[in-house]
Amino acid sequence: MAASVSCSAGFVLGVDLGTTSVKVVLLDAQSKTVTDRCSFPSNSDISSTSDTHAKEQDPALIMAALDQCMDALPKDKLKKVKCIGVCGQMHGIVLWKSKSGCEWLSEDEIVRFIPKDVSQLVTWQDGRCSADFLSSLPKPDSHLSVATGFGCATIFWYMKHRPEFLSGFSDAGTIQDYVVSMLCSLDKCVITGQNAASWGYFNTTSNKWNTQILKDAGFPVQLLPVVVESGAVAGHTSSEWYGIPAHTAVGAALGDFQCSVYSCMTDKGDAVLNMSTSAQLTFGMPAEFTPPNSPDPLSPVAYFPYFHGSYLAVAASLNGGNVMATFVRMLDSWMKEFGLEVNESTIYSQLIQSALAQPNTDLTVTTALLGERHDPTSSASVSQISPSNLSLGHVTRAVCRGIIENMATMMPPQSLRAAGVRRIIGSGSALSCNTVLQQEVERVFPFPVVHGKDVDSAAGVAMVFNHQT
Ligand SMILES: Nc1ncnc2c1ncn2[C@@H]1O[C@H](COP(=O)(O)OP(=O)(O)O)[C@@H](O)[C@H]1O
Ligand SMILES: O=C(CO)[C@@H](O)[C@H](O)[C@H](O)[C@H](O)COP(=O)(O)O
Repeated sequence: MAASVSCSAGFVLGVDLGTTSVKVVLLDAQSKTVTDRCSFPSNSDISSTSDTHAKEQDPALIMAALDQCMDALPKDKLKKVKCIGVCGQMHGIVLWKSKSGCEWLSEDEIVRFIPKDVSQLVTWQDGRCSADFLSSLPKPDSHLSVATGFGCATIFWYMKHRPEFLSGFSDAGTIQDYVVSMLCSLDKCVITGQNAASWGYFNTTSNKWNTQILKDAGFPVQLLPVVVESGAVAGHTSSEWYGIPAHTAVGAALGDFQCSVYSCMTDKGDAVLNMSTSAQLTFGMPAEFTPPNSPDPLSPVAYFPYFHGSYLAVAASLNGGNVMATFVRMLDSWMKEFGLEVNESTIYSQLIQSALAQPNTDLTVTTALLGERHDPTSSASVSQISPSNLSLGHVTRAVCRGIIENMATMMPPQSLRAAGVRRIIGSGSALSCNTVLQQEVERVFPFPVVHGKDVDSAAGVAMVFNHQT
């Protein structure tokens, strides 16, 4: 893969703006190894009192987590950063005023920015667009269907329910596009096909928005970002930032899912299972593959653009690490009702320890807590309950098993084998921090499973922009 930038010496900064946490890495450009990494939870979820289906995050808190990460990286290495790559949660949308989307601050020798005239981020987990609403929208000219939480669907929702909201903004993008725009002080947001495809109403073959279809529906097309190639440079930093010199190249933002794959897929026979808040099981399509003309909304597998016109077949589940996180939060709130305070990481480690001591269970948990895009009405359930399978170990084992079995239902082992897959590579912190999930992957999928070091989206986006031209 040849990116349009060359970093011959120094470091590449990789940034991943995830749903749960922000992660940064420094990649030594010559040795191609990650020398430093840091992660902070963003704790940015906003609880809406008016709409329980809404899922929004506060960009100011996401930027605060990015600030914490940047502050923790070694200052001497930041001065030697030659390129910045940014990726993050796809599908979501944030809107801003192009000339005043942030304010630059300089304090204690640190130069950074904070969001100013910016909306909340409506995330990929947002459920405000009902099936009825989605079916009232124009038919896209794309092989990808439009689901709730997709940027264009969210704009359509605002057009119908709060049109005045949209008129307050001149630019829109994913949260990672916003960060690139601010770093480079872009007059107009740019977006790669990876993120544009995740908004809907985007044709990946022509690499163009469905502008006419959208215009005919009264959609404010002036909000759509300008499309650039995945791997292209978006611009250069307009100011020093945490010691990184002004005029440093910044890559146009990429999808976190594609970057997680880039961090570890080395062979045609590799499939990648990435697990963070959500989960994706994916393999590369042959170079000559072209997607179908129209979407199949009932298929659990979609074809997402990767690099240079190639595609990844992906089972993108809405239910990954967030299922474990919900289980942990449920236990936490129960314990609080008993007057007990236990911190979250202690709960995680106890759950994992208990489930490791319980290698099997007949308890069955299906884990589609948020439904799935191909089956939005699905939900979670517990069955085969007996008096002997209610220990913490049994329940945790069954939850982890349920998460992995859901992935196997969406992309069964036989379809992986038919596609030439010979091994599975695990990526993402929800998997790397949880040995029980790792065991379940090995049990459910009859392939060798490799859990690599430094394989995640932040490392992947740094690697993309470290390629020599
Ligand atoms: N202490 C922990 N031990 C094991 N797993 C954890 C722990 N803390 C969080 N997780 C898992 O990691 C997931 C979040 O992973 P993360 O990589 O931060 O997501 P994202 O990239 O979406 O921001 C959570 O949903 C949870 O399943
Ligand atoms: O839904 C898809 C692709 O369709 C996901 O793969 C995509 O990665 C989204 O970015 C995630 O849903 C959010 O990423 P994460 O925060 O869970 O890592």
